[in-house]
Amino acid sequence: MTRSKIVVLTTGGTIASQLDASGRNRSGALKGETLLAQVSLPSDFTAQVEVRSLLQKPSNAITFEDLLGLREACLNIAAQDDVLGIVITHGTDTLEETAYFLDITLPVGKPVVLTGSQRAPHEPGTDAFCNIADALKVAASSQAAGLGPLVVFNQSIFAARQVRKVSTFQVHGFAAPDTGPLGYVDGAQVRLSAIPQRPAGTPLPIESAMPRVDILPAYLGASPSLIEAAVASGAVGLVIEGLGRGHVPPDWMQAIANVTARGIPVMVVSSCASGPVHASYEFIGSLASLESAGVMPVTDLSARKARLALSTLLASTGAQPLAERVKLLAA
Ligand SMILES: NC(=O)C[C@H](N)C(=O)O
Repeated sequence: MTRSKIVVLTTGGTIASQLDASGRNRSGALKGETLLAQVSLPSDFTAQVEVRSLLQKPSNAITFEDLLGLREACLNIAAQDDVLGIVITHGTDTLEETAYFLDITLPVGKPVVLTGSQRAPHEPGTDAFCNIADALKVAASSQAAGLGPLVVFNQSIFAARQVRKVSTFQVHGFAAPDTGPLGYVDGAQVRLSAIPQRPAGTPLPIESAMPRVDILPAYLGASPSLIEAAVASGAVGLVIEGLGRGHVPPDWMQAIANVTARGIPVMVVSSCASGPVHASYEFIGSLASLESAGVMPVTDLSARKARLALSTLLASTGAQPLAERVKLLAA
Protein backbone atom coordinates (compact mmCIF):
# COMPACT_ATOMS: atom_id res chain seq x y z
CA MET A 1 0.00 0.00 0.00
CA THR A 2 1.36 3.48 -0.83
CA ARG A 3 1.83 5.80 2.15
CA SER A 4 0.11 9.17 2.23
CA LYS A 5 2.51 11.99 1.62
CA ILE A 6 3.22 15.63 2.36
CA VAL A 7 4.75 17.55 -0.51
CA VAL A 8 7.27 20.22 0.50
CA LEU A 9 7.80 23.05 -1.98
CA THR A 10 10.93 25.05 -1.26
CA THR A 11 11.29 28.58 -2.60
CA GLY A 12 14.45 29.96 -0.95
CA GLY A 13 14.86 32.52 1.83
CA THR A 14 17.05 32.38 4.92
CA ILE A 15 15.71 28.90 5.61
CA ALA A 16 17.49 27.84 2.40
CA SER A 17 20.69 29.81 2.99
CA GLN A 18 24.06 28.27 2.40
CA LEU A 19 27.65 29.45 2.82
CA ASP A 20 29.58 29.60 -0.43
CA ALA A 21 33.25 28.66 -0.84
CA SER A 22 34.34 32.12 0.30
CA GLY A 23 32.14 31.94 3.42
CA ARG A 24 29.49 34.36 2.08
CA ASN A 25 25.88 33.69 3.01
CA ARG A 26 23.91 32.80 -0.13
CA SER A 27 20.27 33.35 0.77
CA GLY A 28 17.98 30.83 -0.89
CA ALA A 29 20.72 28.73 -2.51
CA LEU A 30 20.22 25.49 -0.58
CA LYS A 31 18.24 22.83 -2.45
CA GLY A 32 15.11 21.47 -0.83
CA GLU A 33 16.37 17.91 -0.73
CA THR A 34 19.48 18.92 1.26
CA LEU A 35 17.40 21.03 3.64
CA LEU A 36 14.81 18.33 4.33
CA ALA A 37 17.45 15.65 4.85
CA GLN A 38 18.37 17.37 8.15
CA VAL A 39 14.85 17.56 9.59
CA SER A 40 13.98 15.10 12.35
CA LEU A 41 10.38 14.07 12.86
CA PRO A 42 8.61 12.29 15.73
CA SER A 43 8.67 8.49 15.55
CA ASP A 44 4.88 8.38 15.06
CA PHE A 45 5.05 10.65 11.99
CA THR A 46 4.09 8.17 9.29
CA ALA A 47 3.56 10.30 6.19
CA GLN A 48 6.11 10.16 3.41
CA VAL A 49 7.80 13.49 2.66
CA GLU A 50 8.37 14.46 -0.98
CA VAL A 51 10.45 17.56 -1.74
CA ARG A 52 10.40 19.83 -4.79
CA SER A 53 12.79 22.76 -5.10
CA LEU A 54 10.62 25.29 -6.87
CA LEU A 55 12.60 28.54 -6.50
CA GLN A 56 15.99 29.56 -5.07
CA LYS A 57 15.33 33.17 -4.11
CA PRO A 58 15.47 35.51 -1.17
CA SER A 59 11.84 36.45 -0.70
CA ASN A 60 12.27 40.12 -1.61
CA ALA A 61 12.71 38.77 -5.17
CA ILE A 62 9.38 36.89 -5.32
CA THR A 63 7.21 38.10 -8.22
CA PHE A 64 3.58 37.80 -9.30
CA GLU A 65 4.71 35.08 -11.72
CA ASP A 66 6.18 33.15 -8.79
CA LEU A 67 2.91 33.48 -6.88
CA LEU A 68 0.95 32.17 -9.85
CA GLY A 69 3.39 29.26 -10.27
CA LEU A 70 3.09 28.39 -6.59
CA ARG A 71 -0.69 28.49 -6.76
CA GLU A 72 -0.68 26.23 -9.81
CA ALA A 73 1.67 23.79 -8.08
CA CYS A 74 -0.60 23.71 -4.98
CA LEU A 75 -3.69 23.07 -7.13
CA ASN A 76 -2.01 20.18 -8.97
CA ILE A 77 -0.51 18.62 -5.86
CA ALA A 78 -3.69 18.89 -3.78
CA ALA A 79 -5.57 17.06 -6.54
CA GLN A 80 -3.48 13.91 -5.97
CA ASP A 81 -5.31 11.35 -3.83
CA ASP A 82 -2.29 10.27 -1.79
CA VAL A 83 -1.39 13.85 -0.77
CA LEU A 84 -2.33 14.77 2.80
CA GLY A 85 -1.04 18.33 2.71
CA ILE A 86 1.52 20.79 1.39
CA VAL A 87 4.34 22.65 3.13
CA ILE A 88 5.93 25.71 1.52
CA THR A 89 9.26 27.01 2.80
CA HIS A 90 9.73 30.70 2.05
CA GLY A 91 11.80 33.72 3.01
CA THR A 92 10.18 35.56 5.88
CA ASP A 93 10.20 39.06 4.36
CA THR A 94 7.28 38.41 2.00
CA LEU A 95 5.98 35.16 3.49
CA GLU A 96 2.76 36.77 4.72
CA GLU A 97 2.04 38.12 1.22
CA THR A 98 2.44 34.72 -0.44
CA ALA A 99 0.33 33.11 2.31
CA TYR A 100 -2.44 35.68 1.84
CA PHE A 101 -2.38 35.41 -1.97
CA LEU A 102 -2.84 31.64 -1.65
CA ASP A 103 -5.55 32.26 0.95
CA ILE A 104 -7.70 34.23 -1.47
CA THR A 105 -6.98 32.19 -4.59
CA LEU A 106 -6.91 28.52 -3.50
CA PRO A 107 -9.99 26.50 -2.67
CA VAL A 108 -9.90 25.39 0.97
CA GLY A 109 -9.23 21.72 1.43
CA LYS A 110 -6.01 19.96 2.25
CA PRO A 111 -3.68 21.84 4.58
CA VAL A 112 -1.24 24.30 3.01
CA VAL A 113 1.35 25.38 5.57
CA LEU A 114 4.02 28.04 5.07
CA THR A 115 7.14 28.40 7.15
CA GLY A 116 10.57 29.97 7.08
CA SER A 117 13.34 30.75 9.52
CA GLN A 118 15.12 33.73 11.02
CA ARG A 119 18.45 31.92 11.34
CA ALA A 120 20.09 30.09 8.45
CA PRO A 121 20.45 26.29 8.65
CA HIS A 122 24.21 26.64 9.23
CA GLU A 123 23.84 29.14 12.09
CA PRO A 124 23.99 28.08 15.75
CA GLY A 125 20.52 27.66 17.24
CA THR A 126 18.87 27.72 13.82
CA ASP A 127 15.08 27.64 13.80
CA ALA A 128 15.03 26.18 10.25
CA PHE A 129 14.66 22.49 11.08
CA CYS A 130 12.22 22.80 13.97
CA ASN A 131 10.00 25.14 11.94
CA ILE A 132 9.96 22.69 9.03
CA ALA A 133 9.23 19.76 11.36
CA ASP A 134 6.37 21.70 12.98
CA ALA A 135 4.98 22.70 9.58
CA LEU A 136 5.03 19.04 8.50
CA LYS A 137 3.14 18.03 11.65
CA VAL A 138 0.46 20.65 10.97
CA ALA A 139 0.23 19.69 7.28
CA ALA A 140 -0.31 16.06 8.32
CA SER A 141 -3.01 16.97 10.83
CA SER A 142 -6.66 16.55 9.84
CA GLN A 143 -7.44 19.52 12.16
CA ALA A 144 -5.64 21.82 9.71
CA ALA A 145 -7.80 20.83 6.73
CA GLY A 146 -10.35 23.38 5.51
CA LEU A 147 -8.76 26.35 7.30
CA GLY A 148 -7.00 27.88 4.30
CA PRO A 149 -3.24 28.47 4.23
CA LEU A 150 -1.58 28.57 7.65
CA VAL A 151 1.76 29.96 8.77
CA VAL A 152 3.70 27.91 11.32
CA PHE A 153 6.55 29.71 13.04
CA ASN A 154 8.27 29.30 16.41
CA GLN A 155 5.67 26.72 17.47
CA SER A 156 2.71 29.02 16.76
CA ILE A 157 0.07 28.48 14.07
CA PHE A 158 -1.38 31.56 12.35
CA ALA A 159 -4.06 32.27 9.75
CA ALA A 160 -2.72 33.73 6.50
CA ARG A 161 -4.96 36.79 6.70
CA GLN A 162 -3.94 37.64 10.26
CA VAL A 163 -0.22 36.98 10.30
CA ARG A 164 2.51 39.62 10.12
CA LYS A 165 6.27 39.57 10.40
CA VAL A 166 6.95 41.42 13.64
CA SER A 167 10.67 40.99 14.21
CA THR A 168 13.50 41.47 11.77
CA PHE A 169 15.67 38.86 13.48
CA GLN A 170 14.18 37.13 16.50
CA VAL A 171 12.89 33.57 16.25
CA HIS A 172 9.41 34.68 17.26
CA GLY A 173 9.35 36.45 13.92
CA PHE A 174 5.58 36.36 13.33
CA ALA A 175 2.44 37.31 15.21
CA ALA A 176 -1.23 37.95 14.58
CA PRO A 177 -1.53 41.31 16.36
CA ASP A 178 -5.32 41.48 16.29
CA THR A 179 -6.30 37.93 17.06
CA GLY A 180 -3.32 35.98 18.36
CA PRO A 181 -2.39 32.58 16.97
CA LEU A 182 -4.89 29.87 16.05
CA GLY A 183 -2.93 27.34 18.01
CA TYR A 184 0.44 25.80 18.78
CA VAL A 185 2.68 22.90 17.98
CA ASP A 186 3.71 21.32 21.26
CA GLY A 187 6.20 18.53 20.62
CA ALA A 188 4.35 15.96 18.53
CA GLN A 189 0.97 17.55 19.31
CA VAL A 190 -0.84 20.01 17.05
CA ARG A 191 -3.25 22.09 19.15
CA LEU A 192 -5.68 24.26 17.18
CA SER A 193 -8.09 26.22 19.34
CA ALA A 194 -9.47 28.79 16.88
CA ILE A 195 -10.89 28.58 13.37
CA PRO A 196 -10.19 31.53 11.06
CA GLN A 197 -13.10 33.13 9.26
CA ARG A 198 -12.86 32.46 5.54
CA PRO A 199 -13.05 35.60 3.37
CA ALA A 200 -16.35 35.67 1.49
CA GLY A 201 -16.11 35.61 -2.28
CA THR A 202 -13.05 33.38 -2.31
CA PRO A 203 -11.36 31.64 -3.99
CA LEU A 204 -10.89 34.41 -6.53
CA PRO A 205 -10.37 33.24 -10.08
CA ILE A 206 -7.43 34.62 -12.05
CA GLU A 207 -8.42 35.26 -15.65
CA SER A 208 -5.76 37.73 -16.76
CA ALA A 209 -2.37 39.12 -15.72
CA MET A 210 -2.30 40.65 -12.25
CA PRO A 211 -2.01 44.40 -12.84
CA ARG A 212 0.19 46.88 -11.00
CA VAL A 213 -1.33 48.22 -7.80
CA ASP A 214 0.79 50.61 -5.74
CA ILE A 215 0.85 51.29 -2.01
CA LEU A 216 0.95 54.91 -0.87
CA PRO A 217 1.90 55.41 2.78
CA ALA A 218 0.28 58.42 4.46
CA TYR A 219 2.46 60.21 7.00
CA LEU A 220 2.89 63.62 8.53
CA GLY A 221 3.51 66.06 5.68
CA ALA A 222 3.42 63.41 2.90
CA SER A 223 3.16 64.98 -0.56
CA PRO A 224 -0.02 64.39 -2.61
CA SER A 225 2.16 64.32 -5.72
CA LEU A 226 2.89 60.67 -4.84
CA ILE A 227 -0.66 59.84 -5.93
CA GLU A 228 -0.42 61.38 -9.39
CA ALA A 229 3.09 59.99 -9.85
CA ALA A 230 1.92 56.44 -9.15
CA VAL A 231 -0.91 56.65 -11.67
CA ALA A 232 1.15 58.52 -14.28
CA SER A 233 3.78 55.79 -14.14
CA GLY A 234 1.33 52.95 -14.70
CA ALA A 235 -0.47 51.93 -11.50
CA VAL A 236 -4.05 50.93 -12.28
CA GLY A 237 -5.10 50.68 -8.64
CA LEU A 238 -3.94 52.22 -5.37
CA VAL A 239 -3.88 51.19 -1.74
CA ILE A 240 -3.49 54.04 0.73
CA GLU A 241 -1.82 52.98 3.94
CA GLY A 242 -3.74 55.42 6.07
CA LEU A 243 -3.07 56.89 9.48
CA GLY A 244 -4.96 55.53 12.49
CA ARG A 245 -8.61 54.83 11.62
CA GLY A 246 -7.82 55.43 7.91
CA HIS A 247 -6.80 59.07 7.43
CA VAL A 248 -4.62 61.05 5.00
CA PRO A 249 -3.14 64.56 5.07
CA PRO A 250 -5.85 67.08 4.06
CA ASP A 251 -4.05 68.13 0.88
CA TRP A 252 -4.27 64.56 -0.48
CA MET A 253 -8.03 64.86 -1.00
CA GLN A 254 -7.98 66.70 -4.34
CA ALA A 255 -5.47 64.30 -5.91
CA ILE A 256 -7.46 61.33 -4.63
CA ALA A 257 -10.72 62.73 -6.03
CA ASN A 258 -9.00 63.26 -9.42
CA VAL A 259 -7.85 59.65 -9.47
CA THR A 260 -11.16 58.07 -8.43
CA ALA A 261 -12.97 60.30 -10.97
CA ARG A 262 -10.87 58.59 -13.64
CA GLY A 263 -12.21 55.21 -12.49
CA ILE A 264 -9.00 54.11 -10.78
CA PRO A 265 -9.89 51.95 -7.76
CA VAL A 266 -8.45 53.19 -4.48
CA MET A 267 -8.54 51.29 -1.18
CA VAL A 268 -7.59 52.59 2.25
CA VAL A 269 -6.26 50.48 5.12
CA SER A 270 -4.63 51.44 8.40
CA SER A 271 -0.89 51.43 9.00
CA CYS A 272 -1.62 50.35 12.59
CA ALA A 273 -0.78 46.75 13.37
CA SER A 274 -4.23 46.14 14.79
CA GLY A 275 -7.77 47.49 14.77
CA PRO A 276 -10.25 48.28 11.99
CA VAL A 277 -10.50 51.45 9.91
CA HIS A 278 -13.60 53.41 10.88
CA ALA A 279 -15.33 56.67 9.93
CA SER A 280 -15.03 58.12 13.43
CA TYR A 281 -14.29 61.72 12.33
CA GLU A 282 -15.49 64.36 9.87
CA PHE A 283 -12.30 66.36 9.19
CA ILE A 284 -10.78 66.77 5.73
CA GLY A 285 -8.68 63.67 5.12
CA SER A 286 -10.84 61.52 7.42
CA LEU A 287 -12.16 58.14 6.37
CA ALA A 288 -15.58 59.76 5.89
CA SER A 289 -14.13 62.25 3.39
CA LEU A 290 -12.16 59.49 1.64
CA GLU A 291 -15.32 57.41 1.29
CA SER A 292 -17.19 60.39 -0.19
CA ALA A 293 -14.38 60.63 -2.75
CA GLY A 294 -15.02 56.98 -3.72
CA VAL A 295 -12.24 55.33 -1.73
CA MET A 296 -13.00 51.79 -0.50
CA PRO A 297 -12.20 51.11 3.19
CA VAL A 298 -10.62 47.76 3.97
CA THR A 299 -10.49 46.53 7.53
CA ASP A 300 -8.02 44.16 9.16
CA LEU A 301 -5.71 43.83 6.17
CA SER A 302 -2.24 45.28 5.93
CA ALA A 303 -1.47 47.46 2.92
CA ARG A 304 0.65 44.69 1.44
CA LYS A 305 -2.20 42.19 1.62
CA ALA A 306 -4.81 44.69 0.42
CA ARG A 307 -2.63 45.45 -2.58
CA LEU A 308 -2.54 41.74 -3.50
CA ALA A 309 -6.29 41.54 -3.01
CA LEU A 310 -6.92 44.49 -5.35
CA SER A 311 -4.56 43.22 -8.02
CA THR A 312 -6.14 39.76 -7.85
CA LEU A 313 -9.65 41.23 -8.04
CA LEU A 314 -8.61 43.27 -11.07
CA ALA A 315 -7.28 40.10 -12.72
CA SER A 316 -10.78 38.66 -12.87
CA THR A 317 -14.18 39.85 -13.93
CA GLY A 318 -16.88 39.16 -11.39
CA ALA A 319 -20.63 39.16 -11.65
CA GLN A 320 -20.74 42.07 -9.18
CA PRO A 321 -19.12 45.52 -9.45
CA LEU A 322 -15.60 45.82 -8.01
CA ALA A 323 -16.74 47.77 -4.93
CA GLU A 324 -19.09 44.92 -3.98
CA ARG A 325 -16.38 42.33 -4.49
CA VAL A 326 -14.00 44.38 -2.33
CA LYS A 327 -16.64 44.55 0.41
CA LEU A 328 -17.03 40.77 0.41
CA LEU A 329 -13.29 40.21 0.70
CA ALA A 330 -12.69 42.96 3.22
CA ALA A 331 -15.50 42.13 5.62
N1 LIG B 1 14.48 35.40 7.37
C1 LIG B 1 14.36 35.52 6.05
O1 LIG B 1 13.97 34.60 5.38
C2 LIG B 1 14.66 36.87 5.47
C3 LIG B 1 15.16 36.83 4.06
N2 LIG B 1 15.68 38.12 3.72
C4 LIG B 1 14.06 36.48 3.06
O2 LIG B 1 12.94 36.91 3.19
O3 LIG B 1 14.34 35.84 2.11
